[in-house]
Amino acid sequence: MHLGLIGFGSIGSALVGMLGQTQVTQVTALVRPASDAPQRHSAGPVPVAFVSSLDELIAARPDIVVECAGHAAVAAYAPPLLQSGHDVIIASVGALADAALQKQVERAAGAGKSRFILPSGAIGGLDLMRALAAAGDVDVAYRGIKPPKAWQGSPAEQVVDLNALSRPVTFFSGNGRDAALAYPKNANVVAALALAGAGFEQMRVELVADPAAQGNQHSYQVHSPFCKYTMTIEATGSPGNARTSVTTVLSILQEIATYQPIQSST
Ligand SMILES: NC(=O)C1=CN([C@@H]2O[C@H](COP(=O)(O)OP(=O)(O)OC[C@H]3O[C@@H](n4cnc5c(N)ncnc54)[C@H](OP(=O)(O)O)[C@@H]3O)[C@@H](O)[C@H]2O)C=CC1
Ligand SMILES: O=C([O-])CC(=O)C(=O)O
Repeated sequence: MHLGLIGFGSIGSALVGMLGQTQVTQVTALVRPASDAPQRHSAGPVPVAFVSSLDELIAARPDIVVECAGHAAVAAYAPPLLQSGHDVIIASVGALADAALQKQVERAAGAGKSRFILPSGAIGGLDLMRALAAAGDVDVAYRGIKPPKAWQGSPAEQVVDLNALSRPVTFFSGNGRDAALAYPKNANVVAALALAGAGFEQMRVELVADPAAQGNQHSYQVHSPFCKYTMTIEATGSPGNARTSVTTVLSILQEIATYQPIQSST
């Protein structure tokens, strides 16, 4: 299998290092023209070719493409890839909190007879969430706790002094859509929950910076007429990027390992 990759940061580079466990034999990675990714990359289980434009990525004829480059990359690349018939695994699920982009992605997949696949990423329990939401009336409250450095460069900096925290501080309380859009590098899990049935507007979200946090904690409570459950995930941050849990890479790896192309009906 030939894997296309968009982005070669903490997720992309870690993923490539683990592809020996999958059927992938070749990778073409789309990086920005000035990226140092080709220099950073050292030979791993599968060969990686670096390209710097979408046309080059498409010309390489990947069997499936994984986006792991951020919300802007989803907007730029997912619609044309889907429209031209490529299945795309979208790591930056929170990009779909932009309702117009969500529609555009859905339409492109329809027109291209392709699929966009949303990995569970750093969260879990989405199967039960989906089942309960389909039955109606779910209420979901999510809380994300990360160390201060994971929130650097985010709007949290306008609310708290991340370098001077001596106790946990909840710097955001709001709905899922606002969280996913304002914290594009931290709240993709919120979007995954919302799209699994919690609902962007309906779900309640709290984001916390905790100086004692060793890794990233995602916890949520679900109330439905049929079931109540609480899930707490305590994950290790990525070596090069504290805000991204290693579980995200493992989740995308599973999507790749179990990927089946759609069989043509002709
Ligand atoms: N679903 C989930 O649970 C999770 C989802 N994510 C999503 O995955 C994304 C990537 O995470 P992570 O790897 O940790 O982030 P990093 O910042 O480590 O890496 C992102 C990489 O993408 C590259 N990039 C950005 N824009 C483009 C573009 N237009 N074309 C090509 N490359 C581009 C960056 O390149 P450069 O160095 O040139 O800027 C960078 O190397 C996050 O932004 C987030 O949206 C992350 C964690 C969990
Ligand atoms: O990796 C994580 O812990 C979650 C994350 O950053 C996100 O949802 O964007």
